[in-house]
Amino acid sequence: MDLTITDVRLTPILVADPPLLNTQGVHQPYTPRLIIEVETADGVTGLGETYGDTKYLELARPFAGRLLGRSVADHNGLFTVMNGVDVDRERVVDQVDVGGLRGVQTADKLRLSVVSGFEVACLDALGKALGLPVHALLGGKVRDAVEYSAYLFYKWAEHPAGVAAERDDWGAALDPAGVVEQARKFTERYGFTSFKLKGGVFPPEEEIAAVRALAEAFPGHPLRLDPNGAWSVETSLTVAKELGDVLEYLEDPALGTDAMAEVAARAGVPLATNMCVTTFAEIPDAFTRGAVQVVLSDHHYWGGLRNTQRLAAICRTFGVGVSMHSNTHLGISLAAMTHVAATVPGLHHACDSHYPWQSEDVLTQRLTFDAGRVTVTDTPGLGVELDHDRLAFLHRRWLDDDGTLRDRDDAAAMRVAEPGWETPSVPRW
Ligand SMILES: O=C([O-])C(=O)C[C@H](O)[C@@H](O)C(=O)[O-]
Ligand SMILES: [Mg+2]
Repeated sequence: MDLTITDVRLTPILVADPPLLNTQGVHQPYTPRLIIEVETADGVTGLGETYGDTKYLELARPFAGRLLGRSVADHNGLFTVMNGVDVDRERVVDQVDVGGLRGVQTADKLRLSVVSGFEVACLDALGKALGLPVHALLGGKVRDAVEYSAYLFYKWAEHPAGVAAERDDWGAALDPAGVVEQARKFTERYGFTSFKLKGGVFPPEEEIAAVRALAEAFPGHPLRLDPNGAWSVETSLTVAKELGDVLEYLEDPALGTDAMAEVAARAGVPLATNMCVTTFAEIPDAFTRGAVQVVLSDHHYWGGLRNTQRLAAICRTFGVGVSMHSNTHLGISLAAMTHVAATVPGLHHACDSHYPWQSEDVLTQRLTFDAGRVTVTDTPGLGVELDHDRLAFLHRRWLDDDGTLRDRDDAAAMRVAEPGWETPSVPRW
C-alpha cells in the first residue's frame, strides 16, 4: 500500500444560501466553499471541505503544493507544513473574521481553518486505503448516531428583487409565529427535537417573544438563543432572567471573555460559545473565570477532527460541556462532524448544523437526518462519494462570478436591500 500524496485538487465553489438574517446582515445568495481532493499513489482519493473565501484559498494553494510526496497518514506533519506558509499581514492586522463572528482574525485561525479541510481529506483517504471508517481512525465510536438541532433563523421569503438566487420553500420568518412555523417544518422534515434561534437581529423583546412562542409550541424541548455577542451585559442578564426557565443555554449573549464572565456569574443560565473560545490559547482565561459552560467546537476552527477530540478532553477536565457549531457547510463536513462527534464521550447537547439550509451539495447522495440524528457509518473513510458533475457545475458558478460573492460578506448582502446598512457596532442592544 502506497499512501504517498501524488495529487491535490482544490475546487472553489459557490453554493446556494437562503436569505438568513443575523446581526451582521443577511446571507448572500451564494456562499463560497472549498472542496479538497487528496490522491495517493495507489489512486485512492480523500475528500475534505472548508471555507472558500480568498484569504483561505491564498493559504490552501501553496499548502497543497507542499503536501506532494508526503503521506496521508502524517497528520501531525500537516501542522508543521502549514506553519511554513506565510499569511499576508493585511489579512490579520486589525481584521475581524468574516461577519465578525469569530473575533479578531489571527494567522493561526486562518491556518487552522485550512488545515482542517486537508486533515479530513487525509483521514478519508487513509480510511479508504485501510478499509476503516474515519471514526475508527479516531479511536472508535462511542455512539451509533449523532443528534443535531434545528438551526432556526429569522429569514426573508426570498433574496432581494433583482438578485440572482435559487428559490427555497421555507418562507419568511420575521416574527414569533414565523419562527414557530419554521421550527415545525424542521421537525416534520428532519425530526429535530432541540431548537436554536439565531438572534441579534431584532430588539431583544421580540426575540424573547419568539423563544417564548417556541417554548409554548414545543413544551420541554431544549431551546437556545444566539445573538452572536450583540447584547450588553445588562441586556444579556435581562434576557437570561426572562427566558431562564426555558433555555438549555444562552449562546454568546455578549462579546468577549470579560463580558461573558460577568454574565455567567450573574445569569443563572449556562452560557455556550463559538466566539470567545475558538482556539486553545483562549481556553485558560475563559475556563478559569467560568465564562462559558459549553464550548461549541467546530473542526474547521480548531484545526481538524483530532484537535476537536483534544478540545473535548480539555472541556471534560474542566467540567465544561462540549457540542458543535456550524455554518454553511456541505455533506463532506457533516460527515466529518458526525465521525468525530461519534467518538466524543459525554456529548450532552445536540450539535448545530446548517446542512438543512444547504439545498445544494457535491455528493452523489445527501446525508439524511432520521429523528434528528445522522447515523454513524462504518463504510471506509468518511463514507461519502463526490459527484464530479455537481462539483463542476458549482465551480462554474464560482468561475462566472465577478468576485462579488467569492468572499462572504453579510453586511454587503444586506446593503442590496438597505443601501445605508453598516455592520452594527457592538453591543447593538
Ligand atoms: O453559531 C454561530 O454563531 C454561527 O453559526 C455563526 C454563523 O455564521 C451564523 O450566524 C450565520 O451563518 O449566520
Ligand atoms: Mg453561535
